[in-house]
Amino acid sequence: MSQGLLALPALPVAAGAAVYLIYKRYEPSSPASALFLLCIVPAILIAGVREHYSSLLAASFGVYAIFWATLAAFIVAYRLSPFHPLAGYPGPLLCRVSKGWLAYIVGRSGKTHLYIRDLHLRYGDVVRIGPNELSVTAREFTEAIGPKGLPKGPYYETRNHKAGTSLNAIRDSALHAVRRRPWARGMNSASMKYYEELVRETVGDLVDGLKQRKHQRVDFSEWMTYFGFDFMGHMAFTHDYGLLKNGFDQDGLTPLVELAMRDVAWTSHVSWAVEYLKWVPNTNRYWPQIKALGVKTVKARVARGSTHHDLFYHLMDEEGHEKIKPDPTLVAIDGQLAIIAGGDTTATALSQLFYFLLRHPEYLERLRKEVDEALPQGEGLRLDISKQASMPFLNACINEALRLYPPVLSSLQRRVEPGTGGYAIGTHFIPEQTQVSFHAYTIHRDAQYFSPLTDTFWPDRWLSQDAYLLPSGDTIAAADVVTTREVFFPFSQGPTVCAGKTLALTEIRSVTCALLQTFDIKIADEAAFDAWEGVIEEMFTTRRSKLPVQLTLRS
Ligand code: HEM
Repeated sequence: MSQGLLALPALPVAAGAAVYLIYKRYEPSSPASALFLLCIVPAILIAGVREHYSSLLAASFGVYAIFWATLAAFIVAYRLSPFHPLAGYPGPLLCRVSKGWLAYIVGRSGKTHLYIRDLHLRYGDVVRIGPNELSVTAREFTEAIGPKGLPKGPYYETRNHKAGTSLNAIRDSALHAVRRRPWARGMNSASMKYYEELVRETVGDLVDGLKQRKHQRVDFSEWMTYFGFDFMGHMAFTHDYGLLKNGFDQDGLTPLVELAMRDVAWTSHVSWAVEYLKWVPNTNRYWPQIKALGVKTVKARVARGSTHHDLFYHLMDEEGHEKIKPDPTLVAIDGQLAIIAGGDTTATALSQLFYFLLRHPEYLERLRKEVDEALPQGEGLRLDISKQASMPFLNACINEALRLYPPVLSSLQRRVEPGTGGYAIGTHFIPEQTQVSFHAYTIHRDAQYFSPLTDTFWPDRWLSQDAYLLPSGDTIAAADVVTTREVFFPFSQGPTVCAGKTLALTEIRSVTCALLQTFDIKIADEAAFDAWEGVIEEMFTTRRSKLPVQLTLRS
């Protein structure tokens, strides 16, 4: 074989290897660097080997195929090799090769929560779910999402906007602390007083809407969505989406949120790809529409003004606490975050709670008894919010629904940043550039943290008692009941804990009490209830199906 023929594969192989090393060392992610390294470099090589091929087309095909195959082979070989820093952690082959596999699972079925749980059952407390990502259920890891924990990982990059980053997507901890300040004021106890009024009013709208549909079949899940979004509209922007009053979603807000969340869910696993997806027709198109809606709502709020101290008032710092005035575009982004983060999650929590209560009428009756005793009927709806917060069985039922189906089912991702020297935790040392993720669905269903009846709706586990009556009729001692509150995080934990946690719990308690005071609720379609859990999809938030019920007024 002549020297020239030897050069034929050697050149693109060497170039592929060199480009691989550049990616590994410097992680360039811009489209310009990709264009240069992946397209222009091999194009230059074509000139060197052209004479050995019958045509320019054949030379181009040969060089690109060898170059990219070499690059791919190096990537895969290293990720699977014993030299990879995460080689000691178990995990399925496809996960170790590419994060694209999880993106595929989300996009295809939305069953990430089930998949991750299954992996932990097979492999243990720490599982490699991506080339550079570990999913953890080991208790010591909760420190990583605590106050001195790790910053957020690239999973959140998809929520960046051209104009800036939403609070939830800020990865820099110092910047996050600054942006969180107006939220803290917007959620303090003085602000909460006003929101509590709004909760009462919106609960009133919900009850009125449902009263008009008594004896009809209604989709409980859909009405909870109406409640969630209507409340957030009032609370964030003094804006009325009118879902409860109209009894339908005339602006198509809820399907738009669902489609946008689906886009976000799968792309978050391959966030580097978002830059490129812009050029692929029919992908990632709903998120920009959501952004536009946020901007429109803010513009309307500015034009309208408001005498109320809604969330917008605090985010815009209308009281003048900050030296630098907030950027209205960022406020629009955060307002839109609040609508989704607060509307959809609360609706999911309420739907799950009533799903379980209706499936377990014994708990429904027990809860109704507690509600009736604590909040006697007589003067219309008595929504005593402070009393609700101390109703033990109500709060036990809410916790139990949030445990089994946290509305954010998966993927709280953190990262050990380059230059930090790694992160030592318990018996583990996590190398730099590793993502660590927490999947609430999996952790909440780990028998070492919640037992007995780990997969069963059993609210009693949240009550403090000397002995516990099991649904089977047996009694067990308190020492045999494990309820590990430290790993219960439906609202996340630490500095990026849900900004609306207290408000969300207020909403959930108030809706529950009001509905139980007003209605007898019955399952209207057993088959839909049977299918409910199987249809749940993880889309960062939860995609739900229908929950048909029939309501009659209590005598
Ligand atoms: C049951 C209802 C809710 C649940 C289960 C829930 C859950 C969560 C979770 C798990 C996070 C962390 C997400 C992450 O780090 O990726 C979060 C963040 C957030 N939530 Fe909620 N949420 C609920 C209701 C609300 C409400 C009513 C609001 C608004 C008033 C709200 C506003 C936010 C905001 C602004 C963040 C971002 C916080 C930050 O990054 O600093 N949430 N929520």
